[in-house]
Amino acid sequence: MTQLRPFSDHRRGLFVSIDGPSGAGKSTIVAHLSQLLVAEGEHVYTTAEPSNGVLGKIAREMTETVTGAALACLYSADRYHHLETEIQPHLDAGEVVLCDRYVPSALVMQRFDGVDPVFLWSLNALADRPDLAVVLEGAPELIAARLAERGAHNRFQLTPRSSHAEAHFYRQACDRLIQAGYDVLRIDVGTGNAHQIAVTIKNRLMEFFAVSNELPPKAAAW
Ligand SMILES: Nc1ncnc2c1ncn2[C@@H]1O[C@H](COP(=O)(O)OP(=O)(O)O)[C@@H](O)[C@H]1O
Ligand SMILES: Cc1cn([C@H]2C[C@H](O)[C@@H](COP(=O)(O)OP(=O)(O)O)O2)c(=O)[nH]c1=O
Repeated sequence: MTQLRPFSDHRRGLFVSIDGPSGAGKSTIVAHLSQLLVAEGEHVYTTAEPSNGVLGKIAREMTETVTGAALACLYSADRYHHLETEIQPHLDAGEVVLCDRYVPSALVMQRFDGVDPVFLWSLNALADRPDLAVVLEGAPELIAARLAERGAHNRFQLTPRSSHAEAHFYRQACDRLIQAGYDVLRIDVGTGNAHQIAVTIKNRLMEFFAVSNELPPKAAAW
């Protein structure tokens, strides 16, 4: 997998983020992935951003009225607090943390308000890099149809051709994340159902567990 691994110490668990356009299937896939990992004997903690904490609630509530850089600050404030109070403690306990939306969403969604991507990156640059950042992709027409069927959750998702804009912003965000050392796994959601996509992600993660469970080389005899 990647050479850069902030949580490479096996005792610290594994941090996996899942992002992608609204309606791509993030929440559905996270639920399947969690079940698959639990069946493998892993301890899994699922969470999402905006978080359920006080700052996450404010960011969600304010999305209809606060815009631009101010809203970007609210989401990133929630992210840093979420890391400190929820994500890091679960990683320290050795669990697999699955986070539905993380930094990639910030690099995409706040661009609907025209926020400069360089500013967005600096706001989020201190957030822990996940061990694996999954980014779901797919034909915007397919994702728009799913979103329409499910229903929009906020003004971003009501923007005309929002799925097309998200696809474009995600491509740029992925380039930035890879440049910053993120291990990005891009998956086309048109290639299978939610279960099959979760299996693809699980297989990638099992490679990590296989490597990290290898015994260290024997210490040289003195
Ligand atoms: N791989 C898939 N194939 C077909 N439909 C899917 C798939 N993944 C999710 N869905 C459906 O698409 C809709 C949006 O899924 P959801 O998980 O809410 O997306 P997100 O969390 O990315 O906004 C739901 O109705 C869900 O049942
Ligand atoms: C994490 C994050 C989310 N958001 C937005 C994107 C979503 O529209 C909203 C979360 O809504 P939610 O209903 O949880 O997402 P989804 O539509 O994917 O099921 O928060 C941001 O604008 N910036 C961020 O940094």
